[in-house]
Amino acid sequence: MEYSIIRNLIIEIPQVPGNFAKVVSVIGSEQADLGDIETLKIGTNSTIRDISVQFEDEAHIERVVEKIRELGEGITVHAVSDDVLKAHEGGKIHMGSRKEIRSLGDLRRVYTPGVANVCKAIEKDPEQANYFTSIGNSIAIVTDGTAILGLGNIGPVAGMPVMEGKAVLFDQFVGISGIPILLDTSDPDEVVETIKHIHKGYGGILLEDIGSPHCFEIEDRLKAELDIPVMHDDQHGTAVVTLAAILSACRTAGVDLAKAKVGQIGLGAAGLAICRMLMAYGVEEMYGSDLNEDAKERLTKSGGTVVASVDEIMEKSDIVVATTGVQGLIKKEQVRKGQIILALSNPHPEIKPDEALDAGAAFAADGRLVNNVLGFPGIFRGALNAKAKEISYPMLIAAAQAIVDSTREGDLVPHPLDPNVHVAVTEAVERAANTALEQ
Ligand SMILES: NC(=O)c1ccc[n+]([C@@H]2O[C@H](COP(=O)([O-])OP(=O)(O)OC[C@H]3O[C@@H](n4cnc5c(N)ncnc54)[C@H](O)[C@@H]3O)[C@@H](O)[C@H]2O)c1
Ligand SMILES: O=C(O)C[C@H](O)C(=O)O
Ligand SMILES: [Mg+2]
Repeated sequence: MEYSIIRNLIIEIPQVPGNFAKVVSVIGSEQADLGDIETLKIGTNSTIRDISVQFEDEAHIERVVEKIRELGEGITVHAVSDDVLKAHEGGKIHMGSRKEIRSLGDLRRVYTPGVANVCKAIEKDPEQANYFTSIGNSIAIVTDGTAILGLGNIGPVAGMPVMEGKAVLFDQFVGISGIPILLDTSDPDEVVETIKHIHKGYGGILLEDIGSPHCFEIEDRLKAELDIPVMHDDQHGTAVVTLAAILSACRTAGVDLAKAKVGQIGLGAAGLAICRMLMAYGVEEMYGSDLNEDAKERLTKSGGTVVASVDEIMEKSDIVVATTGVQGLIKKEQVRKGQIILALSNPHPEIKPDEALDAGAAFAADGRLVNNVLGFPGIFRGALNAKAKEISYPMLIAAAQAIVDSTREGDLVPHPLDPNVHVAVTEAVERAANTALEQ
């Protein structure tokens, strides 16, 4: 069952023992997936609950609601609400102030005339901006909307909920202000020029959901031309977390990664970066497949081996990673016993983890679990703390190792809500950056 819709059922249930169990049992027998349950109101004779449920599609919702209504006995479905849409009403972020203005004195300190002295101090010594402005704690989250998750080129405005999501994660996990920047151009010259003209307001640039191949040129040029950290999340954030998950799987399975045969399906932004990182880590047999000839050539140039098809990758590889954006691309019959399979496309994986495990995989995960959320917040926090001018390869490897070290025995990666992992990544990246600065 592929659950793609979350809805909240607002249900009134008369207080008769067993009634609530009947509702839950309908949800279970119809193979919907029960989530959080909140009691909204306890009346004299009945209770109203908000029950979060995951469904396959709209028809599935209707079926379950109908079956609950058929229970009778006063059980009433008052509403089917879409909490995901509700959570987005008004957007998920806003620019807030860190100082309160309660008096004229406050106004004069925070704003004019007091602020003028701070401006002059920064004019005299631009370094002071690190102490007296928010610039050093702000990251521009830049997208052109060309590869939003696996939804394709849906444009930057439609991609804004993802960018706001990244900003929420920056704020809550590592206290960084993430500011979405939506570009209405994908032309590398224009993107680079635009970011160069606005970069002074930020301590770093996170490129997000910018498709391949233009993402490669854009990132390379910005890294060369700007003196603040620049990272394309879908390339390196993903590669870091993928390397970490593979290292943890290898640790548990007793496999030497360098000697393993690794296959990558999809050689776009995420896929090529994963291949490069694995090869830099020591993987000798790195196979890749893509539909696009240029993408395949990029793998060859990077030292990997192109194979003809997904079939061949599945046939040859001990470890398979997929980042194609194509739901259900890997079939159960293609899975080999004992394989490690990371089907990382969002919102839907190339094969569901339970299907892969059923088919004999030793480890399987999707893009919800192995997700760059474990990497990018701590990578930027560490880079900002160290006042690093770039995000280097040793900083990325340090981040991957910190994720591995934060992973419990038998798991592939830590829980994304485990605050320790973001602290561990931050500290490891900061240390790696400081080591580089000292040399
Ligand atoms: N889990 C994570 O943290 C994470 C991070 C980044 C990207 N992703 C997911 O990876 C997917 C790709 O993202 P991207 O930024 O690399 O996009 P992209 O457009 O740069 O790359 C996708 C590549 O897949 C190839 N492809 C498409 N169909 C294929 C097929 N049938 N066989 C082989 N190759 C095929 C395309 O030709 C392209 O080169 C998206 O679904 C995204 O959500 C997940
Ligand atoms: O946004 C995510 O959940 C991960 C990744 O950046 C993606 O594009 O899929
Ligand atoms: Mg992304």
